[in-house]
Amino acid sequence: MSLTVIRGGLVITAAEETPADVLIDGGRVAALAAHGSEIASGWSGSADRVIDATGKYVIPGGVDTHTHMELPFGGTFASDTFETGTRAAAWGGTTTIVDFAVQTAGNSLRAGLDAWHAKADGACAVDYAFHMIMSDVNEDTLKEMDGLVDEGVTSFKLFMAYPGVFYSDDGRILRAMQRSAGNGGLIMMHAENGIAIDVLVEQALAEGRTDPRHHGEVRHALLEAEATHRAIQLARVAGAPLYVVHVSAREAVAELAQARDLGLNVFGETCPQYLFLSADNLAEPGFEGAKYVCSTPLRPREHQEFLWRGLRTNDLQVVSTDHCPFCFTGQKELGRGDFSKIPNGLPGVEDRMDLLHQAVVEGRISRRRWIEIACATPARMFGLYPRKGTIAPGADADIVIYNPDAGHVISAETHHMNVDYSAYEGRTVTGRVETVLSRGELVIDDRSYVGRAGHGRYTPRGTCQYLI
Ligand SMILES: NC(=O)NCCC(=O)O
Ligand SMILES: [Zn+2]
Ligand SMILES: [Zn+2]
Repeated sequence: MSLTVIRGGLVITAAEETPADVLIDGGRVAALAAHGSEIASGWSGSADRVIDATGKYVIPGGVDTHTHMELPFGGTFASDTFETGTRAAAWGGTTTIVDFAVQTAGNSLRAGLDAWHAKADGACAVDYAFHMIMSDVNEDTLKEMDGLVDEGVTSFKLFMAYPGVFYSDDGRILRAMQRSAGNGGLIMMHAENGIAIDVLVEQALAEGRTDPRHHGEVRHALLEAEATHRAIQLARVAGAPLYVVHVSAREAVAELAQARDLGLNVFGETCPQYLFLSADNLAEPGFEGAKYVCSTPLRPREHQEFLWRGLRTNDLQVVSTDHCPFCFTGQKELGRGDFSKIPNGLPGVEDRMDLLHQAVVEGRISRRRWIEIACATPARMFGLYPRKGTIAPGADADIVIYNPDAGHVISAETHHMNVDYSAYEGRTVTGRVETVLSRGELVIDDRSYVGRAGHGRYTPRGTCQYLI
C-alpha cells in the first residue's frame, strides 16, 4: 500500500478547521497530525508521495447528491455521460455523485436500476451511487423498494409534477411514503403542483406566450409551496421522513421551516442556480432564456435571500446541483416557439464547490458551513458518512486541495462538462480546485487531469443518518 502525505494545509471539515498534515494509507485517511509535529515529520520521510498544500485548504471531496447523467427527457438525453460528467465533477472538486436511476412506467425498478448500472459501470472517474426515480407506484414496485433499500439504493424520488411522465398522485405518494416508513428509505420529492401547472401552460401557449420566460411564470411559486405543504402533510400521515429537492421559492422554504419548527424529519435541498441566477436570466433576449429552463424554475431575484437564510438557519441542509445539461444547439432549441418543449435542466456539477466558496468569500456562509452543505450533510443524508464527506481516520481519502486565492472566470470555453454553454458564463469566482484525490489516487494533479474512466466505484449506501 502506498503512503501519501498532504503537508502544510488548513484541513476544513464541517466540524473544525485544523492546520494539519494528512496521512493517506492506500485509499483511506490514516491519521492527521499538527504541522511540524514529530509525528508529521516522520511521515514525510517514509511517504511515497508528498503533496505540498501550504497556503491551501484541504477539504473533503464534494458530495453531489443530485445529478442526471444521460437522463432521457423531453425527447432527448442529458448531454453528459457518466464518463464526461464524473470527469467534470472531479475538475470541480466533487468526488462522489448520487445519480437518479429511472423506472419507466410499466417496467420494474430493477430494470431501471440495471439500466443505470450499465451506463455507469466502467465509465466513472469518481465514485457514484444511485437514487431511484419511481414513475409507477404499484404493488410490485412497493415490494421492490424493500429489496433496493437492503442493497444500498435507499432513496426514492417521486414527482408531483410532469403529469403523464413521472407524476404520481397523492394516493401513490402516500403509499410509497408508508412503505419507506417501514423500510428506512427516504422519499425525495419534486414538489410542484403539476396538474395546475399544465393548465397554466396550456393557457399561456393558447395566448401566444411561448417564450422561455413564461416557463417561470406558469410554474408559480405558490404551486411549489402548495405541493411542498401537501408533501409534508402526507409524510406526517405516513410517519415517514421527507427530503424536498431543488427548492427555489421563498414560500416553499417557509413551509419547510414551519415543519422543522415542529421537529419533523423534513429536509430541503437547494441548488446553485437558485442562489446565483434568477428569472432575469429566463427573460434574456431572443431564445437565450432557454439556457436557464429548469424545474422548479428560476425565481425573481428576491427569493435568493430566503434561500441563503434557509441555508444559514439549517431549514435547508444540502446544496446539490441537479446537474442535467442540455446543449443550447439542437437540444434547448427543441422548444423554440413553445417553452414547454424546452428540455428541463441546467449544467453545474463542475461549478458547485467554487460557487459556494464564493459565498464564503462574500460572507454569506462560513467555511465550515460550505463543507457541511456540500460534503458532510449530503453524505449523512444519504447514508455515505463518514466514508464520504469528511477527512478523518478511516474515511475514504477523497480529498481536494483548494486554493482559496486563485481567481478564475467560469466559461464554457474552459469547463469540462459536455455542454455548449455555461449558466454562469463570465462570472469571476475566487478560489480554485488544484488537486483531487479519490480513494487516495490522484484524479486532478495540479490542474491536470490524470484520472481514468473506471476508477470510480459504485458505492452502495446506508439509510439516512440525519434523522432527528
Ligand atoms: N430539474 C430539472 O429541470 N431537470 C431534471 C429533472 C428534475 O430534477 O426534475
Ligand atoms: Zn425534479
Ligand atoms: Zn433533478
